[in-house]
Amino acid sequence: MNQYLALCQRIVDEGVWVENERTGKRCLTVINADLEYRVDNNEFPLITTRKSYWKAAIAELIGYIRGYDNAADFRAIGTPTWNANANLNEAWLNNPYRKGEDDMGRVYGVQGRAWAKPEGGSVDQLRKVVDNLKQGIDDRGEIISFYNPGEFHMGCLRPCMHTHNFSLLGDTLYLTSFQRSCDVPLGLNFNQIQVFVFLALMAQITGHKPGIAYHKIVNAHIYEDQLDLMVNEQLQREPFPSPQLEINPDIRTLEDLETWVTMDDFKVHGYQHHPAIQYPFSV
Ligand SMILES: Nc1nc(=O)c2c([nH]1)NC[C@@H]1CN(c3ccc(C(=O)N[C@@H](CCC(=O)O)C(=O)O)cc3)CN21
Ligand SMILES: O=c1ccn([C@H]2C[C@H](O)[C@@H](COP(=O)(O)O)O2)c(=O)[nH]1
Repeated sequence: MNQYLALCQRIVDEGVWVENERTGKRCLTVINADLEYRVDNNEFPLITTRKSYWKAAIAELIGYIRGYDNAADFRAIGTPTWNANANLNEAWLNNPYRKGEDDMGRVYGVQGRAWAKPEGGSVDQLRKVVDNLKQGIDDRGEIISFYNPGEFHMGCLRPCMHTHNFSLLGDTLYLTSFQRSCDVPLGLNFNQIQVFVFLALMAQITGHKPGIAYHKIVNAHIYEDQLDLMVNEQLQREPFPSPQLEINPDIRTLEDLETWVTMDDFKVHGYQHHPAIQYPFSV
């Protein structure tokens, strides 16, 4: 929690105003942030200085794991977070590749589970990583990348957290995740949870101990209409200790994640938090 607050404070103190064309808003911006999550100690990185809707963040991750490309599927497992990008962005609404209401196009999980091969067919990046890790193999390329510039024109948004690189040291699994662009008040609250849970789940289904998750962010920003709430509300509050995450131990395989897992399979213990803050969202 302290590293999150330190990043917020750093943006406020040292950030530079950058005009963003896509949203038409200015962002207070810093470059480069390195965050670490102790999955081994089960220090769940939930924001405590406001209420965090952590189930929605996990639901988003499960949607990526399943390769969802539709905001309705995300809603069905418990998160409304893709509604706006699928249905309210003018450029995407006018895009000929959009297949109708709620379609997100070839984003995130589609690339992770079905990266199109030039000769036809597709690559299931996640399956390959799971299969290798299960056999104790780390070929130094246990990478899942959602970043496919050849298909950006076929999706509603370029992936922000774009690459997840797993590593094995003995029987301990590590994750290094890369993010090109980060909406610190809204997105990072979710992305921290997702990096933590991705490592915890992958360790559980491949039979390893979870180690540390490293989260590397390039452009970290606060939108102009979020700044007042950040400075005068959230940064005025004292954080509480980290809660713990409990994952249903019956989740044993990738197929389990693809089929029966719901948000009821995740529980958080000891979550003390300050009241909710509703930050504006930029489409
Ligand atoms: N501008 C922007 N920021 C983002 O963080 C973001 C995007 N766009 N587009 C794609 C996804 C969607 N994500 C989102 C979208 C909405 C919330 C959000 O509104 N969160 C609220 C509550 C959500 C709920 O009720 O479940 C929050 O207070 O955290 C968070 C992340 C993260 N990403
Ligand atoms: O997981 C996510 C997804 C998106 N974001 C934020 C970062 C930016 O504010 C926008 C995306 O805009 P771009 O113009 O494509 O950079 O969404 C996030 O923080 N986390």
